[in-house]
Amino acid sequence: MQFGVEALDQHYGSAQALRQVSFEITPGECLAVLGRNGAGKTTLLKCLMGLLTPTGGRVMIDGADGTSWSPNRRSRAGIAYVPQGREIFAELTVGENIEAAARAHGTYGSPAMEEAISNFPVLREMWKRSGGALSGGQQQQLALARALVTQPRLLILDEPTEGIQPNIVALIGEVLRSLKGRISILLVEQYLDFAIETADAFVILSRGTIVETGRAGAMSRENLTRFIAV
Ligand SMILES: Nc1ncnc2c1ncn2[C@@H]1O[C@H](COP(=O)(O)OP(=O)(O)OP(=O)(O)O)[C@@H](O)[C@H]1O
Repeated sequence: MQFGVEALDQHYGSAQALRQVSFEITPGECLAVLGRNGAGKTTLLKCLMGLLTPTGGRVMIDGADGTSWSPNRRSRAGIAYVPQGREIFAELTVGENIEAAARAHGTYGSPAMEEAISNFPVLREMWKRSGGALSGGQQQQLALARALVTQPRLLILDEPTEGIQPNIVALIGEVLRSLKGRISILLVEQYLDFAIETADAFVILSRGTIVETGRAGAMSRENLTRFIAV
């Protein structure tokens, strides 16, 4: 998917949370957005998903101005969002969570649905359990699988490693790397090592402004740490 933002501004009253934020995701790559707490990452994601209308600038989706598109329209255009709170349906089973997403996107029973589930073997084991009974790491895998069964062209992830045990972080990293080339990924992450292993390019936000951008290979860990260390 061709996806980018142009000169995004967002104000909360007189406070400015985003200032002239512009970037593009190279199709099939993973772009990591890094920044300290309060840098504007959540505000940016809300603008990308249509949960907030930016006070200035544009969200460009496949060459169209999607700034005013509803979250639903963005989802239909192929953008899947895995929020930090994961927002799975706690009262539905694992299977029902996944099947509902697949039905809503016309991918139920497709090879794509099977492939998305097979990334996370624990989900088959837990298929009939309610979502609310899963551990945090299992819920994260469910949220990712639920996003992937919709066959997105852009996957937006809000801190997918937060509070997750290392072996599951490693699995999530493997899955994301295997998707590259087929799906564009926007990763908001505070866990620097995971971002370095996963991303092709970085955008660093500080106080609502992009203070650094670069290709993954061209930025040293020290340089990245300088921007995001608390
Ligand atoms: N609803 C709001 N009303 C007023 N100010 C807000 C609101 N939401 C966020 N802000 C402010 O906007 C700035 C950016 O916040 P934002 O939550 O986007 O940052 P963040 O990088 O996601 O931080 P965190 O990692 O802590 O969630 C902060 O200064 C915050 O206090």
